[in-house]
Amino acid sequence: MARSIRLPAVFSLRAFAGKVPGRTSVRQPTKPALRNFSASHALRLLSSTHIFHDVAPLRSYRRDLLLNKRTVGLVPTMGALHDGHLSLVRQAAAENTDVFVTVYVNPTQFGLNEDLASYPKTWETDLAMLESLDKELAKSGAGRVSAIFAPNTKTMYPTLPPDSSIPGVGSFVEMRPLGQLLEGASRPVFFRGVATVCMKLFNICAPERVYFGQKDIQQTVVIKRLVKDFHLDTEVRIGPTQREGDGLAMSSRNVYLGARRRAVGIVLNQALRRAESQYHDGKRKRGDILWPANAHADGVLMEQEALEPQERVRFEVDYISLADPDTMEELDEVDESKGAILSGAVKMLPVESPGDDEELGVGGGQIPVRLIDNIVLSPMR
Ligand SMILES: Nc1ncnc2c1ncn2[C@@H]1O[C@H](COP(=O)(O)OP(=O)(O)OP(=O)(O)O)[C@@H](O)[C@H]1O
Ligand SMILES: CC(C)(CO)[C@@H](O)C(=O)[O-]
Ligand code: BAL
Repeated sequence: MARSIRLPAVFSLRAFAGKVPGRTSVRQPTKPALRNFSASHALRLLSSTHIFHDVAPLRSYRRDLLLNKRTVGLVPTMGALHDGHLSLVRQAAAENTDVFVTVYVNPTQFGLNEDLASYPKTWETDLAMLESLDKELAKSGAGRVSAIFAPNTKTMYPTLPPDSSIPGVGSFVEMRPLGQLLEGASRPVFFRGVATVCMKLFNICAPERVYFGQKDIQQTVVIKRLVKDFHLDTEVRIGPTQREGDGLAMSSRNVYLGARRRAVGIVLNQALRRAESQYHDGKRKRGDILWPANAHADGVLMEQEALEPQERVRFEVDYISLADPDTMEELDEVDESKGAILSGAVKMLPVESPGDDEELGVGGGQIPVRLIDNIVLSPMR
């Protein structure tokens, strides 16, 4: 769609800071702001947010930001936004003049038997959430949600169609063995897909900083490795995991859980917290740290198995891990000067014998849900 775009009022009115942290050098942009900007393919949604579907207009827009000494913080997402995503946007807005949010469900990170087809898509709600957050940011004087990039798959994979098979025909970025451990052991193409799509997004958006959530901790390690090993000129920033009141990590996939599985899904966080307590109590050996976590998960599993099918929740523990923070390799003992990462994954199996009035979530309780969580054991000295 070709549209002519007025320069957003924000560029002539809003003060901006070129540096973080502290936003000490706040000044008004010189005029004419963004004089080279000719984003004929950008749809301007809000007072200051542009939606892009194509690479060239986004690049042109980004180049003008650079010429005007503005900074870009990139928040890659797969949409179905929740407060976890919004917290990353807020962090990016506190540290940059312009936040780019990408919304793209990347097919190459889903294995052939995974939930690509049913992955939640809530585009209209996502836009409304970003618009509302942008209004809040406007009042606070922070950076703004400047661009939303929502490409299609032909744009992201211009030569060959995306291939999720393990041999994988196409152009990929991979980290071995890092991408094959833990999440990568259960989802063999996952980190290849993530690293590849992030390389593309970083090249397109050329952000000063990129923002990822601690919830997907192995993904943050993969992204840091990507930036280091390919000499990408961007800084990786990690935002804390946002949680529901009972501690369940927010996740786009939680909408599938329904009430019964939601109540039991907290088992993983409870297990990890038991292991964390052991570390804080001075335990350093793998067995001493992990046994209460495994015992808790086993206990909940037995309790559930003892219930009737119309009440019980079936789940499988994929792993509970104590790993090195840089490599994600399993540790026999924690080096206090480095700390460690406690992480885990459970698969919530489809609900059995659903009741007529039961709240089953999206998909009627029949979609298996993979829940992940982690706790960083910080260095002690
Ligand atoms: N609870 C959370 N707290 C902080 N960041 C989060 C949280 N959930 C997701 N993120 C981050 O948001 C970014 C986009 O994630 P994504 O769109 O896959 O959402 P998600 O909730 O992780 O979805 P999924 O259910 O697929 O795991 C990632 O950097 C991810 O780590
Ligand atoms: C980083 C990401 C957007 C890549 O598709 C995805 O893995 C996610 O949302 O965490
Ligand atoms: N948040 C990670 C994206 C995925 O699970 O595919």
